[in-house]
Amino acid sequence: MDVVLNFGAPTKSDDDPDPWGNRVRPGTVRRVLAYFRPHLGLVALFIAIAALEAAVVIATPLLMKELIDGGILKNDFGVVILMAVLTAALAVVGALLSLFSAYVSARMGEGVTYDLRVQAIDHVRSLPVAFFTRTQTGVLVGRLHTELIMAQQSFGHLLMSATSAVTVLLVLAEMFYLSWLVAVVTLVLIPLFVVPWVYVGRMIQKRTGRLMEANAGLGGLLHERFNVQGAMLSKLFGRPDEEMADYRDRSGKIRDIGVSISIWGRMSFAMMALMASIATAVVYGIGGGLVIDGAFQLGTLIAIATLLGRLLGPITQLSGLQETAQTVVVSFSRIFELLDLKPLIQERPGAGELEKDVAPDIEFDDVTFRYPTANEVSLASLEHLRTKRENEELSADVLRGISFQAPAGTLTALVGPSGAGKSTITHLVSRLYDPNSGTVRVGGSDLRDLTFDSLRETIGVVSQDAYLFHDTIRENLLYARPTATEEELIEACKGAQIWELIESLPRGFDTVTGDRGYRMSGGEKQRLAIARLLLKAPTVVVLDEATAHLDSESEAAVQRALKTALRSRTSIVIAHRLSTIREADQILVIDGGTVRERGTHDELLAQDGLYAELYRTQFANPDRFGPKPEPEPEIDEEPEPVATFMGHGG
Ligand SMILES: Nc1ncnc2c1ncn2[C@@H]1O[C@H](COP(=O)(O)OP(=O)(O)OP(=O)(O)O)[C@@H](O)[C@H]1O
Repeated sequence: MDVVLNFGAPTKSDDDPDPWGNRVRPGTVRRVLAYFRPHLGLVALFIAIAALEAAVVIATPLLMKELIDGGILKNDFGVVILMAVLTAALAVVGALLSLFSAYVSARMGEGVTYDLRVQAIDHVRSLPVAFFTRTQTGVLVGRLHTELIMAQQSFGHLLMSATSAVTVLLVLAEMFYLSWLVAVVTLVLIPLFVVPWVYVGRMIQKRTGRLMEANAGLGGLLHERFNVQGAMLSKLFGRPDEEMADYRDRSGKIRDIGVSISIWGRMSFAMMALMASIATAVVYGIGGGLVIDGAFQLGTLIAIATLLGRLLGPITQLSGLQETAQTVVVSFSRIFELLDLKPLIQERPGAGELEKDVAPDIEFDDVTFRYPTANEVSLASLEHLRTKRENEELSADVLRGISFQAPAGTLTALVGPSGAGKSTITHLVSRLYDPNSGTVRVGGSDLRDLTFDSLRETIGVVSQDAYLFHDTIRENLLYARPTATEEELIEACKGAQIWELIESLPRGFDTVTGDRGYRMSGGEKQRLAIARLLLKAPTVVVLDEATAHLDSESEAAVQRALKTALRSRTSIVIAHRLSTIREADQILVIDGGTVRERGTHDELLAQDGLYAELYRTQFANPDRFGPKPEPEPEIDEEPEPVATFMGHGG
C-alpha cells in the first residue's frame, strides 16, 4: 500500500517551489489506515449504507420500466398506481439513506480528524522552545489547522467516491442486463465525457491553489502591517503610496483569479449539462430504433435513459479520485512529518521530584553546550527562510567547561560582554536546552532526572521583555497560580510594587492588557511579571534584568520588587544594574562561553581584570548597567525562611 508521490503543499500552485520534504514518505497510507481502526464499526456501517443507496438507485428505473411496460402499455391501472407509490417510497428511503450516510461519514471523518488534531497539538506542545524560535507561527498554525481541515474535506470526498464506485458498477450491470448494445455505447461515450471534465477540473484546481496563495499572501501582509507594532512602524517609516499600490496589486490579482475561477466553474456546469443531453440523445436515438424494431419495450428505454442520468454524477466524482486520494495522503503526511519530530528535551520515565518549598542549590559541572542544528529541532517546511546549509550546520560551542555552584538561597550574578553566553546559562538552568556534555544539577539532582512538573514548580523565570497575554491583568496573574485568592493577588502586586498602578486603573485587575488594550511600560510589565513570579512562589529564580533605561522612579520600584522576589530564593540573575551586582553573593564573569572570573564585587575589583574593566566602562557608559545608582539602595534585611511569602514557599 505504500506510495511515493511528489507533491506541493495542497494550498500552493503547481509552480510554487516547495523546497524540502515534498515527498510522501513510505508507510503513510498504512499509517492513515491505522487511524480508522478505532472507527471500524462506522466503516462497516458506511459500506452497508453505500450498498443500500446504490440498490435504491438501480431499483427506481426498474419500477419505471414495470410502470410503463406492465402498467401503461397494458392498461393496468393497478400496476401503475403500485409502481408510482413504490417509486415515491423508494425516493423517501433514498433521501433518508443519503442523510444517514452523510452523518456516518461525517462522524468517521471528524473522528479521525479529532484524533489527529489532538495528537498533533499535544505533540507540538511538548516540543522544546528551540522549535518555536525557528518555526513561523503562521505556517505552524496552518499545518495544525487549515491543512488538517483540507485533509478532512478530501477524506470526505474520498468516502463519497467509494459510494460512487458501487453505484457505477451496479448501474452498468443493470444497463447490460436491460440492453447490452446501449450499455456498450454508453461505455464508449464515458471517456468523451470524462476527459474534458477532468481538464476543466484541473484548471479550476490550479486557479484555486493560486487564489489561496494570493489570499494567504495578502492575509500575511495585513497581519504583519495591521498589528500594533507593524502599524506604528508603517506610520513612522512607511511609504503610503507604494504600500497602497502593493495592496491594490494583490487585491487585483485576487479579483482576476476569482473571475477566472467562476468562468471555469460555469464552463464545467455547462459541459456537464451538454454532455448529459448529448448522451441522452444518443441513448434515445439508438434505443428508440431498438423499440421500433421490437428489441425491447418503451419502458426499458425509459429505464436505460434514467440509469444514464444516475451514472454521470458518480462518474464525475470518480474522475477526481486519484487527485483526492493524493491530497488525503499528502495532507496526512504533512501532519505525520510534524508528529515524527522527536522532542529534543524529554522527560525520562521514572523521573523524580524536588523537595517542595526548600530552596535548592544549583550546580554546573563542566558544562559544554552548542545550540542544536536546525534539523534537530525543527522542520524546514515550517521555516520559510531556512537555507539548505543550515540543516545540519553545527554552531560553535557557546559554553565551554562551565563549572560553578550557586548555594541555596543565594544570589549569583552573571555579567560579561554581549554574546558571552549569559542567557544560554539561564536557558540551561530552566532546561530549555540540555547540555552536550557535563551536568546541570538542582538540589543535587541532574535536571534530566526530574519531572517537567517539578521543574516548573521549582524554577521561576522573569525575562527582560515579559510577555503578557491579551487578557485581563487578573487572568495574566492567575496563569501562575489559578487558585490564588484576591488577597494573594493584591499581596503579590504590592510585593512587586505594581499594586499602586493597578489600583489607580478604573477597572483595576479587570483591565485588559497585553499587545492590545492597556499597554504597560517596560518597567511596569517587568513588575507584573515579578508579581506573577511571587504568586508562583518558586524556590529558584532565573532573572534577566531589563537593560532598558528606566527612569529613576521605575528603577527604584523594580529594585524594591526584586528585593522581595529574590529574598531567600536561589537566584541566577543576568545583572545589568550595579545595585544588583553589589548585592550578589557571587559574581560570575562570563566571557567567550567560559567563567573568566568569579568572586564578590570587592574581590573582583581587587583582581583588576575583566570585571574591573566592565565596572569602569559602565560608569563611562551608564546605559550598559542602567543609571548610576547614587545613592545605592542598601539591602539590610535578614533573609527570611523560604516559605514565608503568602505561605507558598517564597
Ligand atoms: N538559538 C541560537 N542558535 C545559535 N546560536 C545562538 C542561539 N542563541 C544564541 N546564540 C549564540 O550564542 C552566543 C551566546 O548568546 P547569549 O544570548 O547566551 O549571550 P549573552 O551573554 O546573553 O548576550 P547579551 O548580553 O547580548 O544578551 C551568541 O554568540 C549567540 O549569537
